[in-house]
Amino acid sequence: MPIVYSFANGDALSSGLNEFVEKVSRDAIADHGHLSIAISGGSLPKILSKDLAHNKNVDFSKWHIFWADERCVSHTNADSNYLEVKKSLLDHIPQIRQENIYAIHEKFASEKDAERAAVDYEEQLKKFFKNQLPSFDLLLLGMGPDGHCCSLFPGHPLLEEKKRLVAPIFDSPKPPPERITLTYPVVNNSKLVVFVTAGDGKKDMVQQIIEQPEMDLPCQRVKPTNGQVYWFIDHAAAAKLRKESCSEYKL
Ligand SMILES: O=C1O[C@H](COP(=O)(O)O)[C@@H](O)[C@H](O)[C@H]1O
Repeated sequence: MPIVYSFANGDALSSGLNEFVEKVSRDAIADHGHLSIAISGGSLPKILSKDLAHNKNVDFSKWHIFWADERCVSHTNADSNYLEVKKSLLDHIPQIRQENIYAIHEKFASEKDAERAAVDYEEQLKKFFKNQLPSFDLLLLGMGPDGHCCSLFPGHPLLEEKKRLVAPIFDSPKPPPERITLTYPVVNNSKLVVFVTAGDGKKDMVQQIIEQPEMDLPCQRVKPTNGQVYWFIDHAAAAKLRKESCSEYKL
């Protein structure tokens, strides 16, 4: 069962998330010397970075940063998930090592070659995880208004992908159409998955995902084999949830 934390507003949400990420990072570094983290695009990077970008208690030099999904555009294009994370987080944290930032291959992305971009990204994952099934310490996901996460959209055949670690998508219903995405075998091998979403526009979908599990929406398929799912949301996004669906926030 996911654990849902609802915060009074966007500032409180960013602050709670910052505290949580700091703890996960400390625990992972104490356990195996680094934090492997994959981050979504969309609204998440701004919520995440508000406090985290200035957090002096995190040893960012030990972070290895991947993307949960990426759009096939150049790194300077406003649609780039890499660019969003760079602007909001990476540019403010010099301790993050350049070689620990695992972005989509820019040439394949610029050429909209989603197939080659996906193959290349899978290679990056295999290299880092030493040919084992990737197991991120922390996977931070957004939730689209249609219930998608990563670039895994409702009803899309990619929801059934079992072999590839990273898959191309050529017909994303949300532009741009060419993208790459982590697949469920990787998503569900994560140690911790945290969904982060905010705002009134998300409240109906949040209610369906948390309280109507039979809907089989992409976010509902996130069930890590050996990990926990958390939802960090604001009161606006939680407005349609029953009180019992939310837990009191504690570290
Ligand atoms: O296209 C995408 O959308 C989702 C959700 O974005 P949001 O702006 O509604 O939070 C995002 O998680 C994903 O990474 C992105 O490629």
